[in-house]
Amino acid sequence: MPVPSYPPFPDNVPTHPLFIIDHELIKAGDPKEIERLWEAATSLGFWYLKNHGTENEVDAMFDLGAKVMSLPLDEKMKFSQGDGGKSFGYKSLGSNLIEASGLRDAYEDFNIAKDDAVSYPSVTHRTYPTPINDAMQSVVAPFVRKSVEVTKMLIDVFNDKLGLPADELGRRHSITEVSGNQARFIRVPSNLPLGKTARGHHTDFGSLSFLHNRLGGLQVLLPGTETWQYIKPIPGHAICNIGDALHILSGGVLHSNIHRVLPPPGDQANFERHSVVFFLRPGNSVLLNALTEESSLIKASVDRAEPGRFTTGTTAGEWHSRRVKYRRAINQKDPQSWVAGQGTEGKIY
Ligand SMILES: O=C(O)CCC(=O)C(=O)O
Ligand SMILES: [Fe+2]
Repeated sequence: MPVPSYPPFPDNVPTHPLFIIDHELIKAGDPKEIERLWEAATSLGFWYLKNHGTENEVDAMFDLGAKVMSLPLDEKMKFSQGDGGKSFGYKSLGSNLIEASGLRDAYEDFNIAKDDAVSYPSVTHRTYPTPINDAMQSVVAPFVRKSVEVTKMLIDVFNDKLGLPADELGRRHSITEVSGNQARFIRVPSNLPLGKTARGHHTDFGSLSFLHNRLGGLQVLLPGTETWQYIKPIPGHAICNIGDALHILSGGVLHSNIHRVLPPPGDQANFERHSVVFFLRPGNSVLLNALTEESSLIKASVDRAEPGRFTTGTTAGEWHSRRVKYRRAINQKDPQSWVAGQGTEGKIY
């Protein structure tokens, strides 16, 4: 399907500029480009990635996402994540909180485990609706495989820059270990009431997010301020960001930034907002503690931070499940339930 033609992102709305990193140059080991990537990852932790070679797979995923989201609600609910902290499957509109006060979100998403895409037709975690099954080998698995390749290459660059022994990060993201790696389709309804937040502020749970946007709405909180700014989508450019796992493993050297999703600005608000993401996460058994023994740079950063800040003592699997479970509105028993869903943005773990 051709990319729908949307109204342009309005030019009277402030946006936050990001580094544009050329994946081809990174692959070729270009020292200047590696320096720019490092600067992006250690400052805001967000950057555009161009020439990532996944453009066709991403377009096919947008088409599949539209098909999956247009299934009847009762069909999607047959594949629900449930409320126990599982992140593969369907999350319905309004089932999460966007803030402690009890306000609900305005987005739905459908998540496909990397492990299920790769093992199909064998089931590793769970089953999926027919349109996903039909496209698992032709659309989902190629997108997942390329996304893993792209994100793992960036992780190898961070491994070197952090002064870690070879493959310390890579082996914690082994493709063969069961993990929370997943592809996600997101839909935000059109014409939401003015001032409504679609997806509440959060940091991402995993290591690296590889996000594809066609409409505006994504905003970042500028560190140390109360200012939110839009990230303007650029055709063919992915948006990458560091998540909590890499933030913790690197002792805070890599930055996991708070972001949220608002309805698209200007005339774009008249359209449903679809996005596609791949989340690279550590293997479920990986301990989320800073790698201080393995890198003096990481140790120095941890030594400057408050004690315990980068020692969670929990595994990536536990971390992920806790955060998913306690964002669910139904699991809010007391004020502590909201706090239990927080990641590095909450500093409480
Ligand atoms: O849809 C977007 O632009 C961002 C989604 C997001 O932040 C997430 O799924 O973690
Ligand atoms: Fe996110």
